[in-house]
Amino acid sequence: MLTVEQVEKSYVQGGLFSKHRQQVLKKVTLECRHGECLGIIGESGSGKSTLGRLMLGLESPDRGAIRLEGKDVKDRRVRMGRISAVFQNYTSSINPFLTVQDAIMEPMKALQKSAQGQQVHAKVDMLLTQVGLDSSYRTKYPHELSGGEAQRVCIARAVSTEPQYLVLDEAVSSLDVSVQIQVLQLLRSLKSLYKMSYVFITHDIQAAAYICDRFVFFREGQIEETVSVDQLKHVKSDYAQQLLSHLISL
Ligand SMILES: Nc1ncnc2c1ncn2[C@@H]1O[C@H](COP(=O)(O)OP(=O)(O)OP(=O)(O)O)[C@@H](O)[C@H]1O
Repeated sequence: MLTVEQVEKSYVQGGLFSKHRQQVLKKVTLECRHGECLGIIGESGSGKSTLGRLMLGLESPDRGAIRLEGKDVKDRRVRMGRISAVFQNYTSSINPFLTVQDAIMEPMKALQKSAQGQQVHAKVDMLLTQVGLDSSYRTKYPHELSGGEAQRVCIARAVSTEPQYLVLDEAVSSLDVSVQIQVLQLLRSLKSLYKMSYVFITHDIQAAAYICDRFVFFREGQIEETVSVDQLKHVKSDYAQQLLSHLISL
């Protein structure tokens, strides 16, 4: 289980010498259970991506802790290969000078689990097939890929180490609607194939409703309401109802 315990985070606002701090996360407590897709839903600026970065250990909380199976993700050894991420900006997520093969193998190299020659080809081919691309993509560069293809490469790279948890931060938001659905379907099938758990961060309630089992409605750095997918129509807070009204009117 991935647990967020009483997490607080603030940033300095107004320049280097300013004493003003903006409180972005306020005593956030939640858990992402084994095998579930937990949606973190909220409007822009509510602190969703900050929470995602803390879960990935990219930044540390001011107070509180984030633990994977009871161990703090601050420790690189706890998170390496176990928590992975897919971000919105698929083009900037891949080094433009790396081929698709090298980009996919990057996390494996970081884990010093790099394979050799034919093994690399076989592993990359398998991952490409899993994300719906053929082996001709191995030698392509990022600028030769469409947005949907680039995001599939990012997903292949993210699952290459067979992580337990995948943090998806607006992972389909920049894609065309038809491609969004394909990528969401792909994410669903990979989740069961690799028995992963997802933290699905988005402002897009429609995409979340497609893939998530549980929803955390996030507002101004706090949890407003948590609800399971079968109870989605019965949310109580005005905020969650407001976000959901868009979905129901579709
Ligand atoms: N590194 C940082 N330094 C200073 N302020 C930051 C930093 N990261 C985030 N913030 C501030 O924290 C607040 C929350 O930002 P965050 O990106 O987490 O929100 P969000 O809900 O993910 O929004 P969006 O959906 O627009 O990405 C914003 O006001 C933002 O300006």
